[in-house]
Amino acid sequence: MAETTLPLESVERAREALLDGVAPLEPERIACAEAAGRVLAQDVSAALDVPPADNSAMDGYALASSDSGGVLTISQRIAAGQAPQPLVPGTCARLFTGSEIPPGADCVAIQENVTLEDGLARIPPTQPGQNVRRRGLDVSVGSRLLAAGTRLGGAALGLLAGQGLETVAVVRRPRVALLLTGDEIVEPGQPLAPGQIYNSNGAMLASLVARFGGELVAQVRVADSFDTTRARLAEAAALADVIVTTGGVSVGEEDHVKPALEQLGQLTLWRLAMRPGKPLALGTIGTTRVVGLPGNPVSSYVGAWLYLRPLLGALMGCTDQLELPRVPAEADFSTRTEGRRHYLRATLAFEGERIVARAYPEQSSAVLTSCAATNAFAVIPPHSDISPGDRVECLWLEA
Ligand SMILES: Nc1nc2c(c(=O)[nH]1)N[C@H]1C(S)=C(S)[C@@H](COP(=O)(O)OP(=O)(O)OC[C@H]3O[C@@H](n4cnc5c(N)ncnc54)[C@H](O)[C@@H]3O)O[C@H]1N2
Ligand code: MOO
Repeated sequence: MAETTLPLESVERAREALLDGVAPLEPERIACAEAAGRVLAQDVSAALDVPPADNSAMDGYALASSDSGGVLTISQRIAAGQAPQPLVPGTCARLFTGSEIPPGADCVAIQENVTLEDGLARIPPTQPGQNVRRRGLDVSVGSRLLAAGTRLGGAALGLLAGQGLETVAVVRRPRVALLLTGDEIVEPGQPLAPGQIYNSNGAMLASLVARFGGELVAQVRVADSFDTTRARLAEAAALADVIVTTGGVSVGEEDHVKPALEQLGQLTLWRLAMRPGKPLALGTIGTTRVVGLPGNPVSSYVGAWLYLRPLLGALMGCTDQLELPRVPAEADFSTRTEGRRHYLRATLAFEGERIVARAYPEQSSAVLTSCAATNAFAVIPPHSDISPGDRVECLWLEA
């Protein structure tokens, strides 16, 4: 049987093979100021209560609730940042949002409800705990502040700073080498001769590697020759955790990635039941994982989201990055599929109660515009006949 008539592998089986045996890389300690987007290597436990003491949620007057409903002397003024004195019994304290509650007080009356009469404060009835933010309301000592595998966003970095931490243990970023095959490919800035096209996959994939948490350690163009392809793959395997190639994985005699990979390491899987991206190849060279993306820009883009994203996630122990969010939506299009699952480029429009998937009108795998203009893949199973109004499952790309 010719290679190309072998049955196609499922996307699920390919992902399983790709992630099999992948463990998180080693940790490194870095400055929190440099840690945006990085993945926590270990759980972080809280060593401090936040807030560290009861404080006021409002500008107003602190008092013992049992003294409310009367006229009280103002015995101290507590600005935020000042340590309070114990409250003189039967009096109140002027204070502000964030000021510590003085010992002896258990509530705050907001200033709009307090009238000042000859330097005294008339305070309305106020309940115990009213307008008080309790010590440890946000974070309590000993609790798990953040879990290993968390990708550090603004709020998480704020929590670390709230503990007074300046450094954090994160997983090393996976090193990614990008190999772009094709004699026709020219770098932007160079003149374009007949028969040539600019290298759009390089810029696109470099950006996705960074977005998915990887560190781009090489970006190399590879001529269409078996020996060159093998040599560049061997060099890349020596320095990278992951090699991403584009082009040269189909069946033409200028397609050298697959045979070179077979000679240097192992081809785990080739040819998937998906569109675009059928000729995608997965393999290993030693401990380096190889994702062989097809050259068509859309096939590369879809392949990067479906395979490179979870692979880099697994290498960082970031479980959120293993799956894309699935959103059921109403199709605004008709389509038919045959034997391959189709990943249609679509825009999810949130319209009141409805979520509508608008398919980009041109779905050729050479039309990168379809990716730039959309924010989702509508996943159409094989042998389907979809009409407008049908429910389709979409993978959302804005997570
Ligand atoms: N006889 C067959 N031909 C093809 C088959 C097949 O099954 N039988 N599969 C088709 C499918 S599906 C795809 S996808 C492509 C994939 O081919 P390759 O991965 O070998 O990619 P290339 O042939 O090298 O390039 C395809 C296309 O993409 C352009 N390209 C490549 N690299 C870049 C880049 N860095 N920037 C922009 N554009 C790039 C290249 O010029 C080609 O037009 O094979 C089909 N053929
Ligand atoms: O499977 Mo290819 O990626 O459709 O053009």
